[in-house]
Amino acid sequence: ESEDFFESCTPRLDDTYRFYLNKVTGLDREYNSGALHIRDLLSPLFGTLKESVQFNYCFDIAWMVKQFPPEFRDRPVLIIHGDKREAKARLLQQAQPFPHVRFCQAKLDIAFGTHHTKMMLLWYEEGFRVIILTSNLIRADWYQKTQGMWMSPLFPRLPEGSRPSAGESPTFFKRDLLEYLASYRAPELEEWIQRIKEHDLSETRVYLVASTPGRYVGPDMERWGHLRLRKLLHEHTNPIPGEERWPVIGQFSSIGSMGADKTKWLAGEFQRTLTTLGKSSLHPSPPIHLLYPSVEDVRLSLEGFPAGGSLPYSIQTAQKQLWLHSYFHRWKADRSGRSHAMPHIKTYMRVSPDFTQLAWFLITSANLSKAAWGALEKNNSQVMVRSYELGVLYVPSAFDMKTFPIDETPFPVSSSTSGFPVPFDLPPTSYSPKDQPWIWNISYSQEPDTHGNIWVPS
Ligand SMILES: CNc1ccc(C(=O)O)c(C(=O)O)c1
Repeated sequence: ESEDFFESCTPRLDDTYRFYLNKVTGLDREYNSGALHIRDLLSPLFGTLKESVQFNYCFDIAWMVKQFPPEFRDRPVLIIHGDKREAKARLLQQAQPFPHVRFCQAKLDIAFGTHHTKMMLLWYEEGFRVIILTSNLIRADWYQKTQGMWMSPLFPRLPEGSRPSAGESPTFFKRDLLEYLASYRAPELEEWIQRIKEHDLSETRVYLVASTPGRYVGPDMERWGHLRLRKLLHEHTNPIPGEERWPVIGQFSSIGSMGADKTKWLAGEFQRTLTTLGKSSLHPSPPIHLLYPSVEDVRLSLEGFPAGGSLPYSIQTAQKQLWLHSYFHRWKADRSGRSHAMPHIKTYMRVSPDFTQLAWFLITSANLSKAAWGALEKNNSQVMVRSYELGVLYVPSAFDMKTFPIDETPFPVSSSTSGFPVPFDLPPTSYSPKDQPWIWNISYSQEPDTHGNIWVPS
């Protein structure tokens, strides 16, 4: 079947972790071997497409349609978005020439929330596939940025008459995906919930980490956002001797308002989540390294200053939290040939002091923001989440390992290694005293970027 065909003709994809980077235009070919372009994802090599759903934030519908192979270009596509009012009208107008493209507006009833989730549901003749990724459906997100994805195995149809709970994975991925889809309370997703129930997702080895807008109390507090991540780390990882020396790394492409000092959220509830390992009641304060591009990183990038259009950290937010910038490290990714491909990927992980092992790894749409991860309220009796987010968590126990070895040379991909392909260089490189975090709404006119231009936002 197509899974074998896929394996036989393109053995170069690692199918241990199923974690892939997007191809980047203009790199030495070895750095794109094992990387995927959107046209690869939609290729007949991965299945004979019947219908698909595209969950995302930013869409270029005409460009998206062209990414499907001609034989699948008229297959129904359902777009899940968060646009309202004029933005919604503009989005629907884009699809005017494409009657096979339908829309579903996700509810965003809490202010400042966004539909950030990026996911493809692909229904084939041969079965079903899920892709959870960090790229918008616009050309610029698939061109010269560092982006990532988790691609599921091909999920075969269950035999007729199977129990709905059949096809569950050891990580309860089927239940959790269905619960996430149900949280939209969207009639357009009902038939997709039913279709997924009819498929066997048992080969899935990652945990789903989702956010859906709302105010949650009691047991619901641990269903979404960072308290979901804390629960998964509590239940599915183990304490490590000397864990207080195991750094946490957070890497992202945007930053929300964190409050006037670190105790307000970052070093309080969020750090408590990121440093959870098993059921140990210790609450160490390991090093926290935050990776976010400096102005120089952006200026010298493949795109130049325009890369900063996708790094929307505002001066209004930054000036309220100068304390945060002491945690910052540069974007450096020589190991994947992507030091000059600015990150739109978001990853979080716990690494060994010598940076050779991982205790866990998360790829997600969630940036460093309370809106994405949730924030405790009402004396910690309630958590409020503003946005839709989606990611997958890798824990060693789901791969019969104690820790993940880190593959220091992930490219060119070699199917032999069992190392986890961390896309950027370790150890992280601290900002120099002169480095400043990229801020998108101030001017940079002292030195030109790689295209000879300066940046003067309107
Ligand atoms: C306010 N809207 C967004 C802010 C940040 C991002 C990001 O991912 O960095 C995105 C997106 O690209 O979905 C949207």
